Amino acid sequence: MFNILIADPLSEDGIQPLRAADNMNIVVDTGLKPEELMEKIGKFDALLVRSQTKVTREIIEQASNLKIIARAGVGVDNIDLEAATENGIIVVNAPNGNTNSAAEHTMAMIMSLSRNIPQAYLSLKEKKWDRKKYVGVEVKNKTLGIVGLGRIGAEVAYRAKGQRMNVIAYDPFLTKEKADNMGIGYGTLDEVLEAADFITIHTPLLKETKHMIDSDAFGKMKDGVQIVNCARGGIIDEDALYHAIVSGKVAGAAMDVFEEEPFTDHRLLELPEVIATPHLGASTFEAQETVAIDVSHDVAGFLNGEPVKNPVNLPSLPKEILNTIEPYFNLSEKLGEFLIGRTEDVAEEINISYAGDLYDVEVAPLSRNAVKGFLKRHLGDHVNDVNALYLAERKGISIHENKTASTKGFTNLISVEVVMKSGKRSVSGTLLNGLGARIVKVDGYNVDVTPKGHIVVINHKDIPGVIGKMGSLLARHEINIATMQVDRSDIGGNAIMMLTVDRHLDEKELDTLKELEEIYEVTAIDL
Ligand SMILES: NC(=O)c1ccc[n+]([C@@H]2O[C@H](COP(=O)([O-])OP(=O)(O)OC[C@H]3O[C@@H](n4cnc5c(N)ncnc54)[C@H](O)[C@@H]3O)[C@@H](O)[C@H]2O)c1
Ligand SMILES: O=C(O)[C@H](O)COP(=O)(O)O
Repeated sequence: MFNILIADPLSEDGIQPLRAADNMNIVVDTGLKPEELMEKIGKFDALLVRSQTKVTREIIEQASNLKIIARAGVGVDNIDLEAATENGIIVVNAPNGNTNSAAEHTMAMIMSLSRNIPQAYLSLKEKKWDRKKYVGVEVKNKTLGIVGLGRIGAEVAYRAKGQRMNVIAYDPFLTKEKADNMGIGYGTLDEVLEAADFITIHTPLLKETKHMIDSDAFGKMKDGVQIVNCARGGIIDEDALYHAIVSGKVAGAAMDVFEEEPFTDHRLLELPEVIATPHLGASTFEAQETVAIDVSHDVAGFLNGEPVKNPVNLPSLPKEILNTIEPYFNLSEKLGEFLIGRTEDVAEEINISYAGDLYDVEVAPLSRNAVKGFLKRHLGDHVNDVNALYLAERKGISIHENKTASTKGFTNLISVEVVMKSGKRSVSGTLLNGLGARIVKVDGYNVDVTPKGHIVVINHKDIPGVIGKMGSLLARHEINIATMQVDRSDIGGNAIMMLTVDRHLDEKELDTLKELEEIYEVTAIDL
């Protein structure tokens, strides 16, 4: 018998697949305080949650019997995935079940903003018949800027077109072809912010998207812009939003999600321009039933030895395969992470080649790991080595794998190449006997760098003095160079310099390096 804990309110109809299994003992105990959950979790084999319950490391470490955590919804930012993976607990979610509801809620927010519906309703409840104060704007022919064109962003785009809005979107994986097929425009983040009358955010909350909409971003928007966040609190900087509204830059904001939830006592809620709902995007009978069915199937199946449909973290691999390829796992992922740092355009193809010792080894898990490293900068914890290829395909990136026995000097070599419209980038790495992983080639140049820490790649002209100038500039910013590698195509031609430095370089510091006329390109990559 397996013990299942349902810790957040789930649809009763949706959990029927679990109730139908004859070896499940289901306990529904919602609203537990962290210390209560910590005390109880030890006897459970499965934990089902929505976004309220925070499944922290402390809780996971008390969960000695836990095999699976299921999130009945999309965002897994309330679950410590690293702790779950470290403790061998698989995490699953239900990524598709609430897409429609979240898109509909977003449209309701846009329409409520444009016609002041919540404000007018409150006024009428106070027995005021105020028709002048609540004159709105039509959305027809207005431009909707969508930041993040994944499942929900795309559904919002289709609905907004139905309202005859002009739609422009930014997503790192959005190509012109895809935008054309959807009948929408596409641009950089700045272009979208500058063009839009209404902006709606649909990205996950990641290191990269945290406070993506800050005071700088508000500065780029049209005066009188209206903004919606039905994605995750923290993507919009709430203090910056408050000032942008008070200054008159932003005419209205609709928020379903907040940096700290519950969000009941905040100065934003006192502004008449702000309308808000308490994280209701997925709160429909339909969505709740679907997500509960999805996770119930995965939990019942997994506990009975079947593969899961929507894994979020690492699954286990057969021991024989794992033993041979485990040493290469970190290297393959780091090569992917390095490459996305040098991918300045939309990726269309990723080619992964294996040579030498890797010729007759099962390398598919390494390819998935390399693709995971490449995608995770934009897709975050949602991507893992099981779903990496599927997600790449969904983003329109084709993956190719090939093997060769010869290696020209290395006993083993993994090369990852990205093909974009604007050209190609590549990186190769090897495991040096006893010395660990090394990056040994970047875009065909020979280098020797450990794939770890803060790496700066500089493409420059091969003329005397560049190395000295670069050293002085970095010294001026008090940045210590730990290692330096240089290689060139030919004397006086193109050259590459790879530095490892002691700390992260911010955008401003990078810009000062780019000012040197001998420098073509500088990228900073933190591995
Ligand atoms: N309010 C709610 O109740 C509710 C309901 C469902 C989902 N959500 C949230 O909505 C968000 C979107 O969910 P989804 O199912 O569409 O996810 P998704 O993974 O399908 O789409 C997210 C998209 O964001 C893009 N992205 C990543 N980084 C970006 C960046 N820096 N700039 C622009 N785009 C970027 C990704 O490429 C991807 O296409 C998530 O945060 C999810 O948790 C909220
Ligand atoms: O990420 C999600 O799926 C949504 O934010 C829904 O969260 P909820 O299940 O707590 O409503």
